[in-house]
Amino acid sequence: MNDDAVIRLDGVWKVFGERAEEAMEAIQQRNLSKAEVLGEFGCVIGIADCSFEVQKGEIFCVMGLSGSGKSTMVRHINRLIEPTAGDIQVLGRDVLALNAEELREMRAVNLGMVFQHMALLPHRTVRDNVAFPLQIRGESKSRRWEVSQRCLERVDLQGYEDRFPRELSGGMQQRVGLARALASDPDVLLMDEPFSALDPLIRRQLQDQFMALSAELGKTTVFITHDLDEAIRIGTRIAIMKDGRIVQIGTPEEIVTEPADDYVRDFVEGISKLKLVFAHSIMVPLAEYQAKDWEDLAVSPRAAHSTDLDTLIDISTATEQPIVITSDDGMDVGVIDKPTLLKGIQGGKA
Ligand SMILES: Nc1ncnc2c1ncn2[C@@H]1O[C@H](COP(=O)(O)OP(=O)(O)OP(=O)(O)O)[C@@H](O)[C@H]1O
Repeated sequence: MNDDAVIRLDGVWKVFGERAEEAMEAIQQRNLSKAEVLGEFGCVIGIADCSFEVQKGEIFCVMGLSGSGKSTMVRHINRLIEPTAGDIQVLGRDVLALNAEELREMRAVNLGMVFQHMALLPHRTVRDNVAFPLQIRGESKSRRWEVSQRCLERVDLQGYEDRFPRELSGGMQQRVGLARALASDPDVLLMDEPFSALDPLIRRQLQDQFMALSAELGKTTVFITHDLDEAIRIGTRIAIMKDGRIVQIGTPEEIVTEPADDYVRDFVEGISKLKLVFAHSIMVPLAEYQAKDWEDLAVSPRAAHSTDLDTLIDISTATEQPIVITSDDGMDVGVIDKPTLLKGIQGGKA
């Protein structure tokens, strides 16, 4: 396992139904499809052979259509669901080997959950809702107040401490939920469609706020969404699921520029690439560029990994010269001329 991996799933399967073990054996021997497993055993495949690692500090988005297995997969991480087969590690510990007490402790100390509808406690104030995990842990009142104050400030809800959940908008309630998840300072946040019920503007604000918070606190997050725009906006990497299987894992740029199959391609089709695709993925490598005189490449060089299509278009409209692309350490590594840029905008590799 990579040293920085906080979560690791290895060949995890979940088969729902009374004959799950039997069905699992048959799947392993005969490679049955989802429909065959349903027909033959009356069992539903929730997730199939899922493997991935999430590194420290990543926002790992899990994206797919309804019923593709997103929630089932994430609920394995805190063992709300027991796998039918496979291994699961969190912070280097074998989650499936934990006894009830150890599991309770891991959920309380290491893992925080945020859901679509946070089910705040209606008769408790915002402050007491946020402090609830600490109360369960037996922390003193002054400590609870101090922590809940800090967490409410982090989600911009200072001043609302003494309100009740019903007095807050949906977006504010979700922020209280996030503050509650942060109160126990978990290593990992598991977020299941936390912003999906909110209107687009509020949703965007919460995404921005969450990204800033995540960068500041360095939390490792698994974030479920059925919205590729959201996954691309906030994800360090994205896992795309279909029929219980992971069909592709990649950075937003990789998903958009190199969709693994037609399913992913369909999702990606409507996504604007201008802020997602960077110079390195469309440039012609220097060695292959049928260069005229290097002196002609007069435009000031641009960095391969931080110059997006949008910026390249701006530069290119102001000059006829090709653009020199440099590596992180300032070496010239490639060239983008107008035909290359047009190809990049259309989605073709140079
Ligand atoms: N407790 C259960 N018993 C039987 N089948 C289940 C159970 N939970 C989930 N499933 C099935 O497992 C598959 C994956 O469901 P899951 O809820 O994980 O999908 P999802 O991608 O999270 O969907 P949504 O976006 O609608 O929440 C579906 O076919 C679902 O019907």
